[in-house]
Amino acid sequence: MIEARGLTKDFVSRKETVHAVRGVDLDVGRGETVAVLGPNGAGKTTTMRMLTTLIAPTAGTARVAGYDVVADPAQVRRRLGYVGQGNGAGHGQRALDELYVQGVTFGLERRAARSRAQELMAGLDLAGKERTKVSELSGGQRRRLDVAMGLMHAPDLLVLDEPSTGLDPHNRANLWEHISALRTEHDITLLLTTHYLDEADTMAARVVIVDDGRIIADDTPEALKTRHAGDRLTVTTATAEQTARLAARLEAWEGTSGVELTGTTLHAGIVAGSTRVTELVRTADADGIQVTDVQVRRPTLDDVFLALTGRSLREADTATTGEGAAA
Ligand SMILES: Nc1ncnc2c1ncn2[C@@H]1O[C@H](COP(=O)(O)OP(=O)(O)OP(=O)(O)O)[C@@H](O)[C@H]1O
Repeated sequence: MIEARGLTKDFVSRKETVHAVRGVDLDVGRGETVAVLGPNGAGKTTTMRMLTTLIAPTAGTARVAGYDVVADPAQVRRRLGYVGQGNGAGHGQRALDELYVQGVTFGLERRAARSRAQELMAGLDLAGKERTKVSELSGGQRRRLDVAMGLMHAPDLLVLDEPSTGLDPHNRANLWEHISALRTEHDITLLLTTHYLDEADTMAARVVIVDDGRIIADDTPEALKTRHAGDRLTVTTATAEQTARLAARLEAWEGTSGVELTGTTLHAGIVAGSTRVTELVRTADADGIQVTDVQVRRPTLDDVFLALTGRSLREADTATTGEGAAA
C-alpha cells in the first residue's frame, strides 16, 4: 500500500535549512495498522504530508496504492483519506451536510453520498447529530466527524495525524473503538502518528519510531521491547548496605544491565525478569539480605526510545518543542 524509498524533505529559508525528513524507507502492506511514534519535530507530519501529496519530497520516491505521489497525485488522493491535526470540517455547516459535500466532491452520486454519510455517522456514534452544526459538536464528536470525512470516499488507506491529541481518555478510547470497528469492516490500511505511547502499543500491530528525520526502529511493540529494552527490576532491602551487596551480586548475573542504586532501592534491566524473582530472593537469603519489596515491570515503548536514543520520549518532546532540526 505504501512504498517509500529515501524520502527526504528539506525546508530551505534564507535563515536556515531544516532537514525535516532524512531518507525514510517505509513499506506498509495492505490491511496493516502502523503507528509512527517520535518526539515533536521528528518529521512525522512532514512524512505524512509527502505521502498524502500535500507537499513534494526534496528527494526520494513514494508510491501509495501503486501510484507515485509526485507523478500521479490525483490517483493517490482518490485512494487515501487524510485526517490532519486540528479539525478539517467547516464549523458553520451541519455535520451530515459536511460529509455529504465531501462525498459529492469526491465524485459520489448524491444518493450514495447521503447514505454513506449516514452509515459513517452511525458507525462513529454520531447518529442523532446529523443536523447539528459542527461548531456545536463536542471535541470528541468533532474528531470522529473528521475521521468520517476521511472515510467518505471509501479509501483503501486512512492516514491519521495525531487523531486523539486533545481528547480526554474516555473520548480517546471511544474514538479508537470506532476506528477499530471501521478498520475491520472496511478492510482499510491505517497509518497514524501519535504522541500516546500506550495508544501505539495497543492499537498498532507495528510501530515505526522516528527521531530527527530518520526511522530508528520498526517492528511489533513486543519485539521492540524485547530487543531494545527488556524488563525493569526494582528491589528494596532493609538497609543501603544490603542493597549495595545485592547490587554487586546482580551485576555478576547473566541478563542484567544498568544496575543503579538509590538508598535502599536498586533498579536494573533484566531479561525475562519474572522468571528470576525466586532466584533473586534465594540469593538474598543466602547472603543475609532482607528483601522488603521486588517489582518486575515490562518495558514501555518509552523505555525502547530511551534505550535507542538516551532520551525519554517525554523529555525529548519538551526539549525539542518549537525548535528546528537545522544542520
Ligand atoms: N513548512 C515548514 N517550514 C519550515 N520548517 C518546517 C515546516 N514544517 C515543518 N518544519 C520543521 O520540520 C521539522 C519536522 O517537523 P514535523 O512537523 O514533521 O515534525 P513532527 O514529528 O510531526 O512533530 P509534531 O509531533 O510536533 O507534530 C521540525 O523541525 C519543523 O520545525
